[in-house]
Amino acid sequence: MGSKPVIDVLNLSKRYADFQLQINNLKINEGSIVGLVGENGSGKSTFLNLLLNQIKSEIGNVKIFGLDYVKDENQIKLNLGVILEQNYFPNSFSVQQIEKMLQKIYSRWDKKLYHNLIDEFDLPTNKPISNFSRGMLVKLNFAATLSHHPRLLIADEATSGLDPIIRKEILSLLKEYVSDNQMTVLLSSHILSDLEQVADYFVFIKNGNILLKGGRSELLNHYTIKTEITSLPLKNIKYKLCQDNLVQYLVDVSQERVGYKDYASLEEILLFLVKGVRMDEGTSL
Ligand SMILES: Nc1ncnc2c1ncn2[C@@H]1O[C@H](COP(=O)(O)OP(=O)(O)OP(=O)(O)O)[C@@H](O)[C@H]1O
Repeated sequence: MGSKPVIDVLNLSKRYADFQLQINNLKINEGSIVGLVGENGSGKSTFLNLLLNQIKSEIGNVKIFGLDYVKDENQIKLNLGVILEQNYFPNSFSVQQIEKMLQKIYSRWDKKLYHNLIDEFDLPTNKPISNFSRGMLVKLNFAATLSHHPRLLIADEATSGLDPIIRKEILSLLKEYVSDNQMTVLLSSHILSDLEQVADYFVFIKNGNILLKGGRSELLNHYTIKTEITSLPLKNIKYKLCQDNLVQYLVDVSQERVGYKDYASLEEILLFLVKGVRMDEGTSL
């Protein structure tokens, strides 16, 4: 593990007419896969764009690899891999021409890895990528990005619109790559089951603020959902959700000595966070 966090955010604030992002403190250490979770409009892309220096904050401080964009933008960018929803290579280029372009930019370009990934993904090497399907383009983006060995990979909705088989293929490759290399990944996705499959750490955003963050075992083996809570200590009842004439509670069962059978999934936790009411915010049972 490196001594400095790969991402270090302090008092970051960005204001739009109807929206404010405020991230007070977030540190992400080397070698982890972090899932960024939040409903539409919660601020995920705004946050990622601030991390990528695509937009500027009013106040606050972002350090990537302990470096500052003002002084060390080039060094940060050479060690950063970015995968967004759209394709950013010229449409007329082939897999081979893309390699020629990227190997001039990145000193750590790994020809062998690129060709292995292209083979593994079964992509044609001579055809212009304008002929590629969405799934093929995403695979190409992953192959091209991993092959310059970024220390940090930021992916914003990179696998959205893909079928489950391709998503699984890409995510297992990513997990394997991260465990073999010292890379950190920040992944935003609406498909929470995907994040549940790969992420070691989760950050939940709501209305521009971090509502909850925590490691996999902390979150996924922590809560259960109950409808009957009269016998439970009040401090363990975290959220209340009223939906379809049903009242449910998200209950912290992490202190129970025996393992639980029905832990809440990431998707269920998110539903309580987004649509439910926090029990220490003054709601009554
Ligand atoms: N350039 C902009 N000008 C004004 N408002 C903006 C701008 N970009 C984003 N916003 C607003 O900021 C809020 C957060 O948007 P953002 O795209 O970060 O959310 P998100 O969590 O990535 O959403 P989604 O999951 O739908 O992609 C929204 O209310 C959006 O309208």
